[in-house]
Amino acid sequence: MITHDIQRFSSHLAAIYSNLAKPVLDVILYNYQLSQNVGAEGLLVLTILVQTTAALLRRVTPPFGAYAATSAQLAGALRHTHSRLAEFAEEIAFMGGEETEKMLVERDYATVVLHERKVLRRRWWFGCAEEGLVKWTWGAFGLVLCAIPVFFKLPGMENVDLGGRTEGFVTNRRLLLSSSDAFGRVMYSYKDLSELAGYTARVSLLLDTMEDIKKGKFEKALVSSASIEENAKILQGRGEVMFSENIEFENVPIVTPNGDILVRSLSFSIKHGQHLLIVGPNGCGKSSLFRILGGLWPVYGGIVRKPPPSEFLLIPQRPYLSVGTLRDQVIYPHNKEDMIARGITDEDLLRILAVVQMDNVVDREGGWDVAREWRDALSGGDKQKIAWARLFYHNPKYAILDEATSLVPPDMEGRMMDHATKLGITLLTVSHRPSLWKYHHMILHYDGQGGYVFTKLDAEKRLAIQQEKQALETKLLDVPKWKARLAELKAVESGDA
Ligand SMILES: Nc1ncnc2c1ncn2[C@@H]1O[C@H](COP(=O)(O)OP(=O)(O)OP(=O)(O)O)[C@@H](O)[C@H]1O
Repeated sequence: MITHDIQRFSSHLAAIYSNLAKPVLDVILYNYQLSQNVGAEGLLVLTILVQTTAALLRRVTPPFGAYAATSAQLAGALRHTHSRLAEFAEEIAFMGGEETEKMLVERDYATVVLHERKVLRRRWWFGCAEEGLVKWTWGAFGLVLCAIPVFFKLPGMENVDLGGRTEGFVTNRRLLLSSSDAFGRVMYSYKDLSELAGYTARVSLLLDTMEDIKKGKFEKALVSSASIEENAKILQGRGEVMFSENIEFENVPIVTPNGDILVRSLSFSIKHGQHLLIVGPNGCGKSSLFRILGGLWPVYGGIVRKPPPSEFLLIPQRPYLSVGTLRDQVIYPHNKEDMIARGITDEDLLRILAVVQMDNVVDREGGWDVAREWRDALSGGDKQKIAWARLFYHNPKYAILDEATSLVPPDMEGRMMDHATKLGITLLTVSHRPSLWKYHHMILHYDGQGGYVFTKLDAEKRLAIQQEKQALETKLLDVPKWKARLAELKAVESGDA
């Protein structure tokens, strides 16, 4: 929207010259010229000349239609890159992919700019030729031809007074037409001016907001819960963030950007090597905890001790796949040079892909250097496996797994979890799958009402409890049937009596 507004503002501003200044000048010049009365003899010669030169001009006209199609295609690709950036902004920010994304956007932008420059250069030369021909050459010819009877006595032109009058009539008529056309354009430009005022207001609001952000003054439209006195107090506060090997939250509120308080005060700590499982109902703030860990959301109170964001890697349910080659997907946000600098080869990458049973994808897709829209080329499960391969490539201290195995089969899930723990990656997992419990030492259980329980996770005990609970729930489903049957039996019994 912002880019669209700026584009419309710029094009309207640029059109001001042709819509306003030029017609005004034309009106003045034509009106002046009208008073001069120049001749228009040799109209036929002029027509032939106009037709011939117009045909010539058409032959040398660059293919502007094809240029426009290419422009639209390139601009569409740039918009697409922007929209995927907006869609996956959180994942990209988490993985520190800003530089890679900037490079991709700049590459698409540079392609658009180069093409537009080429078109504009050709348009400029063509415009000069066209204007020169139409306005000045044809105009000059007209004047020269009109001047002939003034200097030479042409056969059949005895009545100089009549010729002079005809000349005056034709010229006056053309000048009058041009003058009225220019005046009309001045009138139309009023509409453009008011539209420009609207776009100027939008762009100026944007500039003011950016200036406010630079100064750290940022007011956000908060939801109703933010106006409650206690919530407002939390929102005004600021917590501390300290770097540490382990992760520790001390009385930290979890607050959404809208000002909704999901958890009033969260305290827990895990050491590097202690795997944490996070569970709770939808929308209770499980992923929001990761946003605070990744530095995407501010800390409104308490103390957060955590490693720097570079030591985390996030695998969301829908992993982000960038624009680029197959290799780029595995090493994102690194590029090939970074990979070589780390001493990793394509063979190493193949071994990593073999862990997630995706090594066949290299041959299937035509090699490491094949670039595709991987979002469409890979299935949901394959995307998750690629994201896990990315985790094994980067081998960070902490992995944030947000429903990261929801689309892969259980045996693959086990393989991936085993490999991650073998590499010494500490897992922070959000998942509803009981099969993942056994990989974790601690559990953070949100109740969905702003409360939580943080405790050791005894997977076996928890599994046994869950199985007993499920068995009881199944039995309870049969209770109405048993009750109905009992009532039937009682009725039969009383009938017999
Ligand atoms: N960028 C945001 N701006 C405003 N509110 C947000 C934003 N991101 C999340 N929220 C809100 O914060 C709340 C918690 O979101 P979160 O993603 O942490 O839920 P969750 O516990 O992970 O749920 P789920 O299990 O469905 O993924 C939700 O009500 C959501 O609407």
